[in-house]
Amino acid sequence: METADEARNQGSSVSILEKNPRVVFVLGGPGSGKGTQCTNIAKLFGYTHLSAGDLLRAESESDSENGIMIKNVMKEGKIVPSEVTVKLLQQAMWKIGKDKFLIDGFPRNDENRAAFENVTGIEPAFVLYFDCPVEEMERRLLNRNQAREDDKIETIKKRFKVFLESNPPVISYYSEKGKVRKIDAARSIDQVFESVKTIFEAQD
Ligand SMILES: Nc1ncnc2c1ncn2[C@@H]1O[C@H](COP(=O)(O)OP(=O)(O)OP(=O)(O)O)[C@@H](O)[C@H]1O
Ligand SMILES: Nc1ccn([C@H]2C[C@H](O)[C@@H](COP(=O)(O)O)O2)c(=O)n1
Ligand SMILES: [Mg+2]
Repeated sequence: METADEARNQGSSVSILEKNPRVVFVLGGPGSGKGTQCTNIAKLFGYTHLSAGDLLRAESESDSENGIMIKNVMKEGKIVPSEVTVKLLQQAMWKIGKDKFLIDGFPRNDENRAAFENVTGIEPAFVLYFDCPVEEMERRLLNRNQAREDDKIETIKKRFKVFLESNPPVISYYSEKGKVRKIDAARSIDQVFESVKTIFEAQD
């Protein structure tokens, strides 16, 4: 995986990152409402919404050499190696060429976080963290009806376990930097969005 400096020297496709885009990481457990809220934030505040999970799903359906690996990792509720995910995010940011991104479902663990920083040199402006009890997230996922392979109860349980193990180090890291904006996500979609708006109005 090339670093930002190596990429610059090779005139590589990451040149958009030299513009130092504003990045907000959007975290929270499976079903906490990240995607739902990102759609609203993108509309109201002019951000481009990039979901790491959606990029990985699209890649797994393509002819990519990583397709089968990604499908297997997702089925097991595990986390795809960072180099794959960071490359997809980097490519998407370059192709879209905008300067304000919501990155949904990333970084999932400390390895994701370090790889993104190392490769892009980008620090998030802040981290939005949707805090929601597991029981509520499970109810939402079981009712989601988007035919997602990983919304089966066996995989949901595995995703919760991975989330509970991998998310705390990421939140601790950004908390120490004063960058975490934690939101009670167990409320209605509209109530959660009211809190989200307050945060973006104060930050933008
Ligand atoms: N505050 C809420 N109250 C009730 N239902 C919600 C709320 N937010 C989202 N939902 C519903 O819960 C389901 C999961 O929401 P969403 O897809 O936004 O979660 P997510 O955090 O992106 O999950 P994943 O990590 O699995 O992608 C959807 O069906 C959505 O309509
Ligand atoms: N940084 C990421 C984000 C997602 N994945 C994989 C594993 C997840 O269970 C799946 C779905 O993501 P979601 O749509 O729920 O955000 O995608 C990953 O490996 N690394
Ligand atoms: Mg989502």
